[in-house]
Amino acid sequence: MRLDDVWVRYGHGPWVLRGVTAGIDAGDVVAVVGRNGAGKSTLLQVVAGLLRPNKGTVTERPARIGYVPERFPADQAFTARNYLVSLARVRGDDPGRIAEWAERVYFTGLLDRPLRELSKGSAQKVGLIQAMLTRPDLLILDEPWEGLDAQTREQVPVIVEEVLAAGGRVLISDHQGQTTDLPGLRRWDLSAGELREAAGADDRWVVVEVAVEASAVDQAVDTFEAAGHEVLKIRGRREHQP
Ligand SMILES: Nc1ncnc2c1ncn2[C@@H]1O[C@H](COP(=O)(O)OP(=O)(O)OP(=O)(O)O)[C@@H](O)[C@H]1O
Repeated sequence: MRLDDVWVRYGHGPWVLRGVTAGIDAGDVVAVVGRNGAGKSTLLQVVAGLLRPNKGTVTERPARIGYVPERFPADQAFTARNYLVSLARVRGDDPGRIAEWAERVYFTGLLDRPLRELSKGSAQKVGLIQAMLTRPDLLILDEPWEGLDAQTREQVPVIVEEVLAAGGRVLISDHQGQTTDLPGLRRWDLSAGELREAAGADDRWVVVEVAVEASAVDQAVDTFEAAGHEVLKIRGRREHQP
């Protein structure tokens, strides 16, 4: 999906997003990093289709979006189970998967509690369960490292991999830069409403071809490695000629 020159502000307030242009492709995991108030949640809501930009366009939004807000709106009379069952019915999800997901995120014992009695982290789990009942094409996680307990945080990379394996994509907001080691990870830095893509792991490395006299190969390899470079391959020079 693509965002082109997206501008957002609340009422007549200052611009929160200023000309954001970016894309998320199938197989991508994008972490949006920026300080508190940088506009991360606003950007996630635009991507989710919950907030319409004042200017600019959002195109090719995937059909099925799972959105897990940082603060799940838990001030409701339902128990978690009743809420999830009702939501599943309205959306045509399989309510049978609620128990399975509750177990995966260590929520089974809290299913029959009223939503309003849940802590922030437990309420965020209700958000995660509803987002995953039918595997989303785009999973959006707002600050998952903040509210969720350590056990459930360990499930996040597993869930991300499942979404990717099914051809999906994932967008995560993360004010402390804790999102690491996820497959296909890209990072967007959001500052003063402007978005910049940080250089990814692949962009940090280049391959330099060097011809070395055969008699000096061992010495050259030692020299390169001692300088912290990685020697990828050694081959005859003729292989290189057209
Ligand atoms: N509904 C709203 N009405 C008015 N201003 C808002 C609203 N939501 C967010 N803002 C303002 O927009 C700016 C960006 O907020 P946003 O929540 O998108 O940032 P964030 O990077 O997600 O911050 P945090 O890490 O604290 O959640 C802030 O100045 C915030 O006060």
